[in-house]
Amino acid sequence: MTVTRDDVLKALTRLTLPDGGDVVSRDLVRALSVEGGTVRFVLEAPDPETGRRMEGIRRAAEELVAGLPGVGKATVALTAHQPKGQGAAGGASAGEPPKLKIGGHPTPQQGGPQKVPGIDRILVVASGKGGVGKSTVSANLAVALAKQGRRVGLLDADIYGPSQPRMMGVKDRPDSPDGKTIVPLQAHGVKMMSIGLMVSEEQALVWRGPMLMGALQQLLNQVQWGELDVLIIDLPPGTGDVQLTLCQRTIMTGALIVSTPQDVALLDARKAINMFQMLKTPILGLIENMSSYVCPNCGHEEHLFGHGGVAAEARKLGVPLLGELPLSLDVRLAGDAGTPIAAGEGPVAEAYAAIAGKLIAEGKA
Ligand SMILES: Nc1ncnc2c1ncn2[C@@H]1O[C@H](COP(=O)(O)OP(=O)(O)OP(=O)(O)O)[C@@H](O)[C@H]1O
Repeated sequence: MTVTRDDVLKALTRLTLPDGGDVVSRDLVRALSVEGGTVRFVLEAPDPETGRRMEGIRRAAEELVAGLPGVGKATVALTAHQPKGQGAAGGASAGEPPKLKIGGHPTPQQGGPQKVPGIDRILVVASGKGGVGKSTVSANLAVALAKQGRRVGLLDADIYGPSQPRMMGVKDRPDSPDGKTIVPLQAHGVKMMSIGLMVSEEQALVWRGPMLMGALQQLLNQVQWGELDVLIIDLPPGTGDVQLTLCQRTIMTGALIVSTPQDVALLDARKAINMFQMLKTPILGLIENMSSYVCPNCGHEEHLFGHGGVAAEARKLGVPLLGELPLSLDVRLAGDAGTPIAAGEGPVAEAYAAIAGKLIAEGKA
C-alpha cells in the first residue's frame, strides 16, 4: 500500500494543539515530502519560545505518521521563526554550520561539463538503493587510496543521510575564516567535506533539487581542496536530480556502483548503471558489498545474500567487477568508531587496497 501526501495531512488533523486547532488547520506543516515509504516534514512554530514547548507534538507527529499503513519511516523536524534581526546560524565553534551562505540556485553554466580546477579526477560512488554500503565503500576507498600515496578528497553529497563525519571520525564543524571559502576537515590522510556539516537539519529536510545542486556546486568549487589526485563523491542513493545535474555540469572520471548480491539491490543497481550510461559517465566497475560472511568462530564462509549476481551483471555490461567485500561485523564497528577498516590491516583492508591499486594502475585514481 502506498501512502500519499493527503493521507498524511488527513492523519495530522488528529494532532490538536493545547491552544486550539490542529497542526494542519493552524498551518504549521511545511515541506511535506512523501518518497516511497519515507515521509518528511517540518513543523514550523511561530516563535522559538513556542517551538521549545512543541517537542512533544513533534514526537507525537512522528509516531502518528510512522504508524500509518505504507509508511516505513517518518522524520519530523521542528523549526521556528526567528525574531527579526537574529540570524539562525552561529559560529563554527558553536556546533552549527559556518556562516558562509550555502545553497541557492546553481549558477548558469555555458557549454558542457567542466573540470574542477586543482582536482585531477573525480569518482562518484553510487548505488541504486540505500543501505548497501555506498558510504562505507567511499570512506574505505578514500583511505586505501591515501595509504597508497594519492592526494585524496572525500565529499559526502548525501544531504538526507550524511554519514561520512561519523565514518571518518570527524566531529568538528568546517570553518570559513574569509566567509568565501571553506577549509575541509582532515582524517586518515583524506580531506573531507560533508554537505551535512554545512546545513541545519531543517534545511536538509526542506531542500530539494536546485538548492541542493547549488550547495554541491559550492562544495566542489569553494572548498579549499588544494591539489588532489582524486576526489571521491559519496552520492545520495538512487537516480535523482543530484546525480543527473552533477554529471551534466562536471567532468567525471567515472562511476563506481556498489551493490549487494541480492537481486533486489541488483535491479536497483541496474537503474543507476542505465542513468550513468545515458549521461555518458564511464562506469569504472561494480563493487559487490556484503558478498559473503565468514564466521569469526569457525571460519566457515556463507553467501547469505546469494552469490555470483554482481559478477554476472558486470560480465553482461562489459565492466569490471572491481572487488567483492565480505560482510563483516568489524566493518560496521570500524565505521561506527570513526576509523574505516581500510586504515588498519587484515583481509578487508587488503581487499580495499586491491581495488585502490587497480584504479591507480589504470590511471583512474
Ligand atoms: N561489508 C559490510 N559488513 C558489515 N556491515 C557493513 C558492510 N558494509 C556496510 N555495512 C554497514 O551497513 C550500514 C549501511 O552502510 P552505509 O551507510 O555505508 O550504506 P549506504 O549505501 O551509504 O546507505 P545510505 O546511502 O542509505 O546512507 C552501516 O551501518 C555500515 O556500517
